[in-house]
Amino acid sequence: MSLGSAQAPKKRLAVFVSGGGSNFRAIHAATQQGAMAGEVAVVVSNAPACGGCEYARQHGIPTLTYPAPKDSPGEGLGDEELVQQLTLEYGVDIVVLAGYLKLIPPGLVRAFKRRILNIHPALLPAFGGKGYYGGKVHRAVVASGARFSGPTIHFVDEEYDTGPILAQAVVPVYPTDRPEQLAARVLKEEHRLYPLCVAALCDGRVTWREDGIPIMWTAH
Ligand SMILES: Nc1nc2c(c(=O)[nH]1)N[C@@H](CN(C=O)c1ccc(C(=O)N[C@@H](CCC(=O)O)C(=O)O)cc1)CN2
Ligand SMILES: NCC(=O)N[C@@H]1O[C@H](COP(=O)([O-])[O-])[C@@H](O)[C@H]1O
Repeated sequence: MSLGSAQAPKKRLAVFVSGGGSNFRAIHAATQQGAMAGEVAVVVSNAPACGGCEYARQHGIPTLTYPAPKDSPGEGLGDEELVQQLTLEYGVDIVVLAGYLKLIPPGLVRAFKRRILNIHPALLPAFGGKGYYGGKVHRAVVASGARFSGPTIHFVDEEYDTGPILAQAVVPVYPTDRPEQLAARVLKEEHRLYPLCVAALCDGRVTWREDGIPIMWTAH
């Protein structure tokens, strides 16, 4: 291998999940296929029995619980402990929220400035914020009569869904749609777009305008 072909070390990812983890699985698959200069170092969840955590355990990926489930307060990490585990124990470079349903605490947002991504299943700023997650989002979109929807990938700040948008994709909404039909159409686009965004961040192909808008540069 010539010196010129030396590759940079892979970025270490922490993936946050709360449910089935299909976006996590799509990102993990991309790391395994060499389509992303990253590796999943740890999975974090508020629900240790969820499908995403089960997938992590089946693939030998360590899991952490944050925050602690209400019915077992001793089980989970505290805010500061979470930051220490991700930075010192697992050497995490990038945090990826993939269906995670709890608020990321300010200490973690500060520790990973411009290094936390989230995926939302609607075209932010519409249909976002507290109370807008999972099927609730698609029910609101169908009820509104909107003709387009699609995933938004954005950087995470201290509020729900208000961070700078990195990428979006558009799918049609038909007036005859049931929310489940729209959810499936959007999810398919999520699984295509999210790995491309995470790969761009791993590759250093995201730059920032002076007014704080991120730009994703495609790989040649
Ligand atoms: N600091 C941030 N944390 C999180 C963000 C973010 O943008 N900044 N995004 C969310 C993901 N998300 C939408 O993309 C989202 C998730 C959950 C909620 C919500 O209303 N949650 C409920 C609790 C739901 C539950 O426990 O079952 C609530 O807070 O009352 C809104 C948006 C992840 N974290
Ligand atoms: N507001 C956050 C939110 O609603 N996120 C959404 O939860 C689903 C998780 O599915 P997954 O666990 O199969 O990836 C995805 O559709 C994601 O966009």
